[in-house]
Amino acid sequence: MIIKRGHYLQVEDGVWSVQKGDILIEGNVVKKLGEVTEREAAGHEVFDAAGMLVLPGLVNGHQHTPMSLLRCYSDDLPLMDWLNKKMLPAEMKMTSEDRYKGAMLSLAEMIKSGTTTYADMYIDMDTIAEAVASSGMRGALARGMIAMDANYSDRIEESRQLVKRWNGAANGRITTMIAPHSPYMCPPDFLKAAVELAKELNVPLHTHLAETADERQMIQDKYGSSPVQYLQEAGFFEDTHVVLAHGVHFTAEDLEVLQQVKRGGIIHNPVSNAKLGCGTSDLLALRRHGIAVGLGTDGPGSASTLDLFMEMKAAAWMQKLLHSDASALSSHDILTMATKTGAEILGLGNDIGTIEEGKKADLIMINMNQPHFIPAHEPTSLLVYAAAGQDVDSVIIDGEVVMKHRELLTMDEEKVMFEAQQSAASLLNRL
Ligand SMILES: CSC[C@H]1O[C@@H](n2cnc3c(O)ncnc32)[C@H](O)[C@@H]1O
Ligand SMILES: [Zn+2]
Repeated sequence: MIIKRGHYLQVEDGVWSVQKGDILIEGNVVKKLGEVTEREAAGHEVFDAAGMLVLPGLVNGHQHTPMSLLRCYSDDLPLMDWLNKKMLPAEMKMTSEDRYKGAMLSLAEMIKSGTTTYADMYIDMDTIAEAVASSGMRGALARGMIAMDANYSDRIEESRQLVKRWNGAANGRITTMIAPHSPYMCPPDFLKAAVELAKELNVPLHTHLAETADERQMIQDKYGSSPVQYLQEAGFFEDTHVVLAHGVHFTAEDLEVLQQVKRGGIIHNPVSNAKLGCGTSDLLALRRHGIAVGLGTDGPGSASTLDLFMEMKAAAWMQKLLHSDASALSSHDILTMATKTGAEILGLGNDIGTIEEGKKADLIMINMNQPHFIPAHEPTSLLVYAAAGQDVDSVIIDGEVVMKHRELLTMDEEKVMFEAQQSAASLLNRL
């Protein structure tokens, strides 16, 4: 395929700039950028991108796809009540079919708002992997593991099987991770077993960390340490690759520990953290310590939408509010978090996250010919402060067009919505 007559965004040293030129895609790779000769273009399908700005696909570093069935089912509660009294009991009643329908709904919503790669943590991951494979999405999938006692070998085994079956599947679109849920849902031996498994299989660890003040207190009372120290004691930061969701409540000592992380980083979920009353991460402190920060939505049960454009705005606003400083994080920093850094944190930085020759063709096109994008003084500012997911016109993942002019090509959108609605209604009847 050749994308013609458009403009595309590239980043150098953290600064994004608009380039004019064609994008030649061969197979799943960006083969050439700029001037493509008639000869090179011969035989390629032409995608007319006049009026479009092409960006690298967005990376959602933390999600729980089937929870779309629980969107706005129970809001305005603090995290521990929301999780223990509402989400976990409802999730116990979900069937495999429900989880598939919920995952498909999430995948449709993510593609329609410009996400091309995401990280999922849930149970029944074979079912979710099937949904990801058929949707055309790129996914880093993990079996979310909760254990309250020493009886956890089945979850470790399921995680091992997920990695064996799915790592590198769907033409490499699917990768896998090992996901002990959180410090407060994982006793020490279980955490250690998860760390050992991740090392043995050479895949990243993915967990929730330091999301609430309650979590800090619980871990302090139980183990006499902070959540970060607790993970450290289990070997979490010893030559591992870690994807740490949230990171709202860190001490100065925690930041010193996290500074040692060489692979991975924090996934910031500003909307979920605000809505559940958790607080917001101090991203400037994380950056001062050289800790990589990407963006996520968390599940639709808390965030309510899966629109990373919303998260970009929220991330920018919250840092400016937190520090009473309008210069706290620029639109360029925020766009980098949602693309390049997110990809690096998921271990995919060599393949995706920027538009470069030789990288995978994961691209989104924004229709810039709309009133809220005029005048086009600063495209990066427009994307972060003025754009919304609905502005995404077309999406290419792994060289395949999965949405064209807002029509999903890998799934029947009406059917996906109808079936998810049916599943959600039937689930509510069973509660
Ligand atoms: C065992 S699968 C994953 C598990 O995580 C739960 N979950 C969703 N959002 C959050 C959050 O913000 N903090 C902690 N746990 C969360 C979800 O309900 C699943 O059970
Ligand atoms: Zn989560």
